[in-house]
Amino acid sequence: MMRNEVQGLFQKHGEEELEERRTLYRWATWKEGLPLSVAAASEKDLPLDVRFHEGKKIDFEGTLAAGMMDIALKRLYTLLSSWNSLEDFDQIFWGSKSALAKRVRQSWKEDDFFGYQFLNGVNPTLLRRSTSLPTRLVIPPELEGLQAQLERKLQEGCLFEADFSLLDGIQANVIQGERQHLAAPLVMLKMEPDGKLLPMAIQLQPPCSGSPDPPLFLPSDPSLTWLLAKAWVRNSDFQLHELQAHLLKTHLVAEVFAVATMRCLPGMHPIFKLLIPHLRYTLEINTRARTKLISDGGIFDQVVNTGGGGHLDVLRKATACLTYRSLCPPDDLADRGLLGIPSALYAHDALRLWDIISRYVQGTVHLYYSEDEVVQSDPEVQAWCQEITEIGLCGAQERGFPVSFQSRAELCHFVTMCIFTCTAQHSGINQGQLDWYAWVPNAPCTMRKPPPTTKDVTLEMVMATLPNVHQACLQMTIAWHLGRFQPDMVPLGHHKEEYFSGPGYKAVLKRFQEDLNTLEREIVARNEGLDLPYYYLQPSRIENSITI
Ligand SMILES: CC/C=C\C/C=C\C/C=C\C/C=C\C/C=C\CCCC(=O)O
Ligand SMILES: [Fe+2]
Repeated sequence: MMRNEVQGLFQKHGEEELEERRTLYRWATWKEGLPLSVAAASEKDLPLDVRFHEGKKIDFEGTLAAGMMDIALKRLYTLLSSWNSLEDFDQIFWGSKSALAKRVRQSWKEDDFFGYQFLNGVNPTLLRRSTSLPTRLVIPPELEGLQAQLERKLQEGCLFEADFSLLDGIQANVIQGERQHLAAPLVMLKMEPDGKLLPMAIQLQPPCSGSPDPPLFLPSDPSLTWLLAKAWVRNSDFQLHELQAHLLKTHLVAEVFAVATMRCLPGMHPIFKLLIPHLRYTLEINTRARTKLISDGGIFDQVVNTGGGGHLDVLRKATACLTYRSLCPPDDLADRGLLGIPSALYAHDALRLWDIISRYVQGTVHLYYSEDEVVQSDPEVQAWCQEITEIGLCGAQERGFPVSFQSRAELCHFVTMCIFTCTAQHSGINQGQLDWYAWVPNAPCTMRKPPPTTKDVTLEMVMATLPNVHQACLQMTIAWHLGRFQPDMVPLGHHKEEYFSGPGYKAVLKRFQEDLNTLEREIVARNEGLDLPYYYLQPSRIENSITI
């Protein structure tokens, strides 16, 4: 056959393949205002190609069943004893847990430990360096000293903030007839010369016209008052971590990449071959999340204070402000003022991984696209881009996502973002659940009393606010289920399937694996010298796709 006859055959094959895939992988609106998802009422509706393999399914369902047994035992055990001091959480703090989780139990009350979590904990995505004093921060006249201190830190460039305003106005859950409560805190922090981040003040609610100004809680307050204020912040962080940073910004956007890839790119397309290993199991885990976790009567409704519909409103608000820049660490960290901070370990490792992935993507893309013009005239990759931004992400071009690629560089940047999100970012956000969520007072899944409005706080109030035994047990079980090491995990860049032929790609992949090994050694060596190791972005621990 002549060369263009062969090409014609390939093209026809590709078109038929896509026609079939478009019937197998259809878009659905699960809830208005969220990114679109794959059409499937349960995992059983998914094409076999993307289902969990038997081993993964047995492990997933088996550990959940084992977790439920633990909960039953813990509840039985605590029936016989009291539940009125913080140490009583020890009664359920048994079973599988990590060394760092034990350290959290020891150190959770310390201010530097509280501050550390904004840089290198389970949710390193919220902290920003302040560029002015936040407008919502109302400082009462008697705290002039604090005002001056904040202004001095601001001038020195070492004032930081964590603002949970997204939670303002969200309806709290009602669990078994009992109303739960939510706050929308603002935390102001300062960075010490040794890199420690210390809280200076906490405002639990934004000011509201017609009401007295909300109090500012301070490290100098009575210790239980300050502890309760910090617990409220940790509860708010739990919400934004799980809903915005975890579900939306990794799981749900990865699903959009997966569905668009199946619908727009034929199997012989180089971008299909490059991405497909990073999309394994994502459709099934997300379908399970929609039927068991954020569903009517799911885990959020059962034990989380945003459950009962508020969690969907948080997801909606977060979707409405999701930007392309926020998914790309070089931009995101620059926007948040977090570049060049030696104690910002997530930031450091995320940038290294971005570079490594970016080099791998560029190496591969340049094998198939000899110049920008080839990208511009590839209708499949252009349709893929448009499908992600306009359809899957529901018109995200307003928030900086591209609707077409004009150059190889634009294509590489976007594909790097896809792979980074499905691998490094998810690992950074997911694994910490095991360490930081097992000691429940460090990150309470719900709050059963309203936030304090005065500084009179008793131990009874603290215990009546924190999760009850059942809620705490379920949090521990789910955190372990989702955060533990996955037995069938494939590390980043180590999939066995070979999609590409030819020596060009082999060399690029080898270089990728070498770069990852180098980073692995750097992180291991760094961690040896640290009081608290940061290992969520250690390449050997990063999964090749979102599978949990
Ligand atoms: C302590 C953790 C509590 C809630 C976790 C919150 C958000 C996790 C976000 C994404 C996890 C994605 C998928 C998990 C899917 C199913 C888990 C539900 C377990 C079950 O089948 O009963
Ligand atoms: Fe996850």
